[in-house]
Amino acid sequence: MTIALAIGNSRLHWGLFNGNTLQKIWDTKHLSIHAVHHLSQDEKTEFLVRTVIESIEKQSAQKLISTNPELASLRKPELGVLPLVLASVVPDQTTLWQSYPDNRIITLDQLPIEGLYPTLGIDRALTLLGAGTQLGWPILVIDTGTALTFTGADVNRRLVGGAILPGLGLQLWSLGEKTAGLPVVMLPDNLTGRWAGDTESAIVSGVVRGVVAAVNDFIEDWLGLFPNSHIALTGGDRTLLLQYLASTFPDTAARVIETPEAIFWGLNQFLI
Ligand SMILES: Nc1ncnc2c1ncn2[C@@H]1O[C@H](COP(=O)(O)OP(=O)(O)O)[C@@H](O)[C@H]1O
Ligand SMILES: CC(C)(COP(=O)(O)O)[C@@H](O)C(=O)NCCC(=O)O
Ligand SMILES: [K+]
Repeated sequence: MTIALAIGNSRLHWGLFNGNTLQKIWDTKHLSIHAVHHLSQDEKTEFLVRTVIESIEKQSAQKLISTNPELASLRKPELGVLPLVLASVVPDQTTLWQSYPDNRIITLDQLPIEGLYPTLGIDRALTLLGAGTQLGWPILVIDTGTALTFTGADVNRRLVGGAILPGLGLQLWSLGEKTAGLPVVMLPDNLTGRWAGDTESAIVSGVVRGVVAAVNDFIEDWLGLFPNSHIALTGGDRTLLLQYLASTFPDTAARVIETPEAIFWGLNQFLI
């Protein structure tokens, strides 16, 4: 078995593989760099190994462990640790995980995609590879994480390009944080009216309709270039975004496939 860890700017994304079969995915909070910086190398290693085991055990532990005897024996140190495949866009978290004993860190140069530029996020490249491998090429990936990204590749697995804007959560948070008069509002399940009559609804209308219009515009343009392309949607806000898109641009939404596992489909090619 192998544990895969994708570190985004908001959260840790975990995937547990048995052979090449992805058994489960889940998310947890970042580890506090502050809480571990005083630890010795050995203590750090032990802390990370324990973090992995506890993270797995919290995920419907009984079922996972009873169907995977290998996991039940993980706590016995002589049996070694679960190999970890890591992809991170957060350098201090990457540094911390280097203390994990059996780790493999995935970098852009290892990916079989043409035309990658050196500062491209490894998460964007891996979701592109994963979605393209699973759904077919050409492919457009939309990732609704901390940032909202568009990343597209053609039938030759060559990066065409993409775009980056603040994600829904970040837009709402920054409005609340950087103004005196605006609260931080939560995303509603359903999109409210465009011409809002109160502050909270006005923020939701502006942010959500702005993002939805941008997403629709990028998809329309992409389909003009690659009419038969698949369109994959991933990231923490994917389900809400797809609901909003469906209520405003139903034809566009019908083209979109929710792929929460996309980054792990990409990491599947790098298991230890
Ligand atoms: N339990 C949760 N904790 C934090 N964010 C969440 C949670 N559930 C959904 N989200 C949404 O996920 C978004 C972050 O997406 P995510 O894919 O986790 O980001 P990243 O890959 O950048 O770490 C936030 O904007 C937030 O709205
Ligand atoms: C764009 C990102 C911040 C997205 O990160 P995320 O929202 O998934 O945490 C990350 O992919 C990144 O740091 N990219 C480097 C710049 C680029 O991709 O061009
Ligand atoms: K992400």
